Amino acid sequence: MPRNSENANPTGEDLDGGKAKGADSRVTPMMAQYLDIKRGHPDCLLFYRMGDFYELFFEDARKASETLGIVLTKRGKHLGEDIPMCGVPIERSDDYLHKLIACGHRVAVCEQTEDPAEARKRGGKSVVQRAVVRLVTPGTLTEERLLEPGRANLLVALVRQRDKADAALFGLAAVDISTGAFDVYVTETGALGALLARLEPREIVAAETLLADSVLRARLEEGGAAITPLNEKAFFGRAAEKKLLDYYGLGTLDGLGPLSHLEIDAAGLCLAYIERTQFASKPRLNRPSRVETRAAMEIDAATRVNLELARSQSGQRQGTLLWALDRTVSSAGARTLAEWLAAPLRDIEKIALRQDAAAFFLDDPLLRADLRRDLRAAPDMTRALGRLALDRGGPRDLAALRDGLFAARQCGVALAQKDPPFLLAKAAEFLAEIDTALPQRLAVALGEDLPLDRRAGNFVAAGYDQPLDDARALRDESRRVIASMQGMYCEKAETRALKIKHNNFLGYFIEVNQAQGEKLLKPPFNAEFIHRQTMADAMRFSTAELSQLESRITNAADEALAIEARIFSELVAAALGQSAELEATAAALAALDVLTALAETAADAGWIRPRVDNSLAFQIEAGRHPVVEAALKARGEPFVPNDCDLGGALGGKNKDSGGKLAVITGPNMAGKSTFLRQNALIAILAQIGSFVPAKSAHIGVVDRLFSRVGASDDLARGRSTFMVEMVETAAILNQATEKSLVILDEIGRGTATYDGLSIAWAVMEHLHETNRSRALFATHFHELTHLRQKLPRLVNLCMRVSDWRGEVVFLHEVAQGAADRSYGVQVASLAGLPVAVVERARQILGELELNDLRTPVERLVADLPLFAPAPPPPPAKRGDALREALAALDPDDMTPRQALEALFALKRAAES
Ligand SMILES: Nc1ncnc2c1ncn2[C@@H]1O[C@H](COP(=O)(O)OP(=O)(O)OP(=O)(O)O)[C@@H](O)[C@H]1O
Repeated sequence: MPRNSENANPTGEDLDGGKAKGADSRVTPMMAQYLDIKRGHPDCLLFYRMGDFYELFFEDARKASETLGIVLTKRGKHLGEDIPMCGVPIERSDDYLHKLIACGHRVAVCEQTEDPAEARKRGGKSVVQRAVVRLVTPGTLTEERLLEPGRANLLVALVRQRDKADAALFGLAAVDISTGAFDVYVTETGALGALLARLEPREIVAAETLLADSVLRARLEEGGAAITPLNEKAFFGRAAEKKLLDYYGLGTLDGLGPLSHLEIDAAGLCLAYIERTQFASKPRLNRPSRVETRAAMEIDAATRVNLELARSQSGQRQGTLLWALDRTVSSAGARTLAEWLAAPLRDIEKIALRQDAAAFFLDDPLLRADLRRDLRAAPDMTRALGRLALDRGGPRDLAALRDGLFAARQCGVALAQKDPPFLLAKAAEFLAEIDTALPQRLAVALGEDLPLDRRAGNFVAAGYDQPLDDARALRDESRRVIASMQGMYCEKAETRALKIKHNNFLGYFIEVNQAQGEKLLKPPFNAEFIHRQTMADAMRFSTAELSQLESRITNAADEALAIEARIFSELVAAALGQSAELEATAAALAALDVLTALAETAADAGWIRPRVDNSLAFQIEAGRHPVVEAALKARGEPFVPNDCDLGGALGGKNKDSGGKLAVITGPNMAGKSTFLRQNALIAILAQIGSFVPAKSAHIGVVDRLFSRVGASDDLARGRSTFMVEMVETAAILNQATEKSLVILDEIGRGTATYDGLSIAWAVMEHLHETNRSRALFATHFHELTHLRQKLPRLVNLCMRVSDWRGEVVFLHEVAQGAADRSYGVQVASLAGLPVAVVERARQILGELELNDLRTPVERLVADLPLFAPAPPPPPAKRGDALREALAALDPDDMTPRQALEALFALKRAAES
């Protein structure tokens, strides 16, 4: 617990303006300093350093005490009012920072920049100099305790091409200052959401003017990142170029490879923000590298949530695909796996290289186990290096480099002895040739039981540096040193009755009896022994050597600390001198961790290597859902594997080309959603280079993956169930291509039956005729299965169930054909609906079936002109009433209900 008010004045400064003297309206020099500094950082909580505490005052104190649950006290007066105050101890400040940042605050850390003793020399009322040395924001964290080990901590800077407001292009720079990763992207408006969903930034900075676009801002806020507006004038164009040149000490940008203006602007903005938050500290950043967004399978935010790739619907890691897949043994490996999973590849050669590597490890369990043991011992080198570069590192970070480098070399040697495939051969060659000079130097220099903070000292090994050993000997063994000196002086004074003693007045001194003292006053002794005091029965002397020893002992601890600080700096400089190699080593180790982990998962869970090519195949034999399977296994229940074939022929506008559209019917709880999702997950796994849960799989590369579930409310954004469903469905129909994979789960159920059915129907036609994507469509509208007669690439699948004495039994098997009935009433009875209600429902169902409500639908299928299902809209005529009504709407200004009403009004107008 932070202590409360009585601590408040460790620096001896005048905090409370002489309250006893009734000088309430006086602003003390310290308060004036505080207010001055605070004025520069109005959007941050100010951590104001006072001795061993960071103090917060006024509104900051209120907010912090509320968020942190610490005591709010008051201290002194400002303009006649009590000053609210709370404080956090330095040694626990990371924990408090973590909580504040997690709750959306930004913190300005204000340190004492001079020794309080210096300030006191200027007079009693002097204020210790202070300055803000760092802003702590979600996107600029580096401390181990503030970071999630298995997740990148990205800061994203966003710029928009200024001349095109409609079809704008965005430049985006993503930096992780804890690892030095620095990537730049260019993306269109339509793909921005998917890119942000992939990167999951912790913080997004953008120009104030850009953030004034409320639609864009809302989209940026969707991912939960902190949004930081910047006054942009200084950062674009030539200013951005200059930022980059200065940061990397370059004369020309050619050294960074071809970067577009948008990329340069985004990178420049990012650097400007880093400077603004890090002040004098300069993080070690890789040079910005361009990432082709089209190189990755595009997966938008809704699909990621729906498929629970890295985060479950409730925000947890457990129960996600990443959770089921992740067998990595290092934090860097876990981060890399998360990055791979967030961006499955589209390049079949790159996919094959990863598959080759995983297959190689699958075939050699012994090598795999050896490497995994070494990898487990390899600490997080990248983040350690990041902290050292920012001067925030400690001895344990140096040890991380030492252990990481040794482990890396060991892995390289072990791997090089085998005959690994290309990707691994390159890594093995690099790792086996790591220069061990640095880790050896670190091994000799660093002791055991290293402190986190270098200021604690005692981390340099004994024997590494003679002056340090001497200083420590003096500090720790002063008694032994004095005892040996005493022996020496006994010999010199030719007496055994000589003692070295200590008091506060004289410090260390030599004491002899009167007779011996008389002797020492005379030559030759008096050349060395200097008389200090004569007592009743003793005389006291000092020597030049003893005085020196005296000050050396007093200073020994300081000296030892100073020497250790120098050695630390030397070691850090040596490490930073090799930062590029260290970074490459860490990246190679992380990739090795992921590839061995993929093999481990494949071995554990019985996964197979999929065939991935550029066709439009999608043939899964006996596929499984990795997460549901794991959950069932834990309960001792089997998972029923299922086949899926959505393959088709590529061919643009060719009438028969395109993937299959499978319509899946079957009762609730029969396993439709599981089947849909497992096929999407298998495609993702295949494209990250992983093996997949199936007996065999052949997949043509998927360019975009869409997954939607009907009827999921998004109350936070004030949109109704149906609205969300339609907005998301619209995105799919506008974006899905022949190479996409579309998963739709019960689209259309959020509205009245016939509206829903009609929409689902039209969506299917559009998917089949226009998008031609491989698609899975689960529905309770059995009527849709009749479309099979008209849509040649549509296949009907159903979930098999059996009826046992009137009770439904789920077999979880996917069969060809349409479900004969929906079993809704039986499922309701399983769920415990009162018997009377179930019986009544059975009765009503019987009557409805007698009236055969399906007949009109079947007639409709036969009548509708289905081969022109999605005719291009006719060009609007001038004065078109519908168009005018549409133009008059302002969606930004409508509640969901008004939007719905408007939609229905439009529909009525269109029909009349
Ligand atoms: N292939 C399978 N093998 C074994 N159990 C399965 C399988 N598929 C699903 N299940 C079990 O059935 C449960 C329900 O599955 P799922 O949610 O996929 O059904 P659904 O048909 O989509 O239901 P609803 O229409 O109500 O959403 C799962 O939680 C799982 O326990």
